[in-house]
Amino acid sequence: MSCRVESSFKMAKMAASMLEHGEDAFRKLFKFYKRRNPPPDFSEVIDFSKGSKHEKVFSTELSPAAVGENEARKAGLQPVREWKAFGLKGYPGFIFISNPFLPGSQQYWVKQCLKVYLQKPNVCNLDMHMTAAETENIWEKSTQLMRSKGSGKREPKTLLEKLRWVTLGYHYNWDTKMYSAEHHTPFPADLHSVSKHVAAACGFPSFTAEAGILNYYHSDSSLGIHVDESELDHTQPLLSFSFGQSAVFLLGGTKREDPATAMFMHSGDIMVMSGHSRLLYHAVPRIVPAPAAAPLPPCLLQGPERSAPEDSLVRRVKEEDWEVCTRYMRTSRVNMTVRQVLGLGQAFPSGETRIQTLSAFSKDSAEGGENINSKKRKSSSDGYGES
Ligand SMILES: O=C(O)CCC(=O)C(=O)O
Ligand SMILES: [Fe+2]
Repeated sequence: MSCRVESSFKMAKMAASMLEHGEDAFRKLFKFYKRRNPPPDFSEVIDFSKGSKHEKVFSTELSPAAVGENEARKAGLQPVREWKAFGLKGYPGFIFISNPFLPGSQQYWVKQCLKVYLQKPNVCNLDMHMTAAETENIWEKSTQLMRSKGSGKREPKTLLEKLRWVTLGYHYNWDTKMYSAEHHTPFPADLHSVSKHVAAACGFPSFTAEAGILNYYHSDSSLGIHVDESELDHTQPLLSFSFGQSAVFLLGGTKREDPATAMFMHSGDIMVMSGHSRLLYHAVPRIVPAPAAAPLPPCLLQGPERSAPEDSLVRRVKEEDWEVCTRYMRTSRVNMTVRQVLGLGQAFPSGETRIQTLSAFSKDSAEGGENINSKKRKSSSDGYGES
């Protein structure tokens, strides 16, 4: 029996045992990949960095003419004609772009996530139980402590290490699961620009980045099964950018219990959920840290080939800042999801409609019933369901 057949056999056995135990396919797969002891077999996880070898994966054409080469370069992206984009059979509207970043530009986005986007007026998990003065200058306070710290595990965690999420633009309310006109601050121009280019290349030229959720994962973090449906316009895609350690991402169906497909997200990868795939359940059961001997992927260590032109949005990261970023990223993954909230000319509904929308969402959360499913609620203070 070949390895491949053997693992299909294992999967079939796993599927049969799921039915026996009355647990749905997605939750079972989530637990399978989250398991620590013994660690799971990752051989069934699709790896887009290996191209379209997997039976479910096919190469897909994007629209190179939608983004000028110069515009792409300014946002730290290769020309669109160079991007390696894939689709997944059975998931129309799902597009996976395998690291389209120019050498050195991933470093810029990592630095923005760790040093810039967490600053006010943006909102982060630490704001939920700390004063405004305490959450000011998170980067400066953390780097000071990191420099004076030894390697002892007992030392207090820096604020940066306690950071779990940041919201941008229309700030997602984890309790009501809604956005509102009142809770809005300007969306970062650089992230707006890179998002606009990615969406345009994927056939969504009118996409406007209005809300962002940044998730900060450590080796034992996971993100529960959920669907992102709070945005009012679902005709626009959801974009997801990953940096640092790799993750196993599970893409399910329109119902929480539908079976899911597992795939790796590596540093620099971008995922676009549009059309039918915009409202599919998904989760991140596991971060897969690189071996200790080479903790950071080469594409993240790579500096820029030449210094950025004057008009570039993506600037070279100062050495002293990058030193802190590498320390953090050795065991972490940062993910940025970017969403359009309102359709063209659309406004937030009146109070009455809002209550109706809210009750539709509460039904969804009531079905969950387990910790890992309450991502949005748990995140209001502590982040994800970590083991
Ligand atoms: O970290 C990821 O890859 C997924 C993040 C996500 O699904 C979310 O923020 O809604
Ligand atoms: Fe999501």
